[in-house]
Amino acid sequence: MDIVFIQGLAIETTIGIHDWEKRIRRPIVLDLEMASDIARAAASDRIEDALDYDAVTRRLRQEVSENGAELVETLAERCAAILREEFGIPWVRLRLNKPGAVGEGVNVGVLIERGVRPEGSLPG
Ligand SMILES: Nc1nc2c(c(=O)[nH]1)N=C([C@H](O)[C@@H](O)CO)CN2
Repeated sequence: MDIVFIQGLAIETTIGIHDWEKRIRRPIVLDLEMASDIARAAASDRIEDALDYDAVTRRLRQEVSENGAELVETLAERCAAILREEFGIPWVRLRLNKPGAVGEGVNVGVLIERGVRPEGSLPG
């Protein structure tokens, strides 16, 4: 299987455990690797046969901007579940970064994998 990726998807939301964090909006940044058989889309050259990264981006922007959380873990799990349940993606690696949360220029967050890597997946 192959990978469709989305890197650096910044979405404003309400994220944090402290009261002051619940009163502001700030960006989280998503990096996604999604298992997809790109051969079919390449053969047909039709978006209907592809994992449409525009559609994925629109859906995650809607979810994250409308529904915040206290923990980055909560948002990450929600996004991974949407990818698997609504887009039928068998395997996803998702990094959710909350930039600046512990200091200027420092990245913190979670990196999760969900689902089963299909046969013949890329290494790593
Ligand atoms: N594992 C986590 N640790 C922390 C989180 C989190 O979401 N997951 N959040 C915070 C605070 O909201 C911090 O980002 C701001 O002070 C601390 N630890």
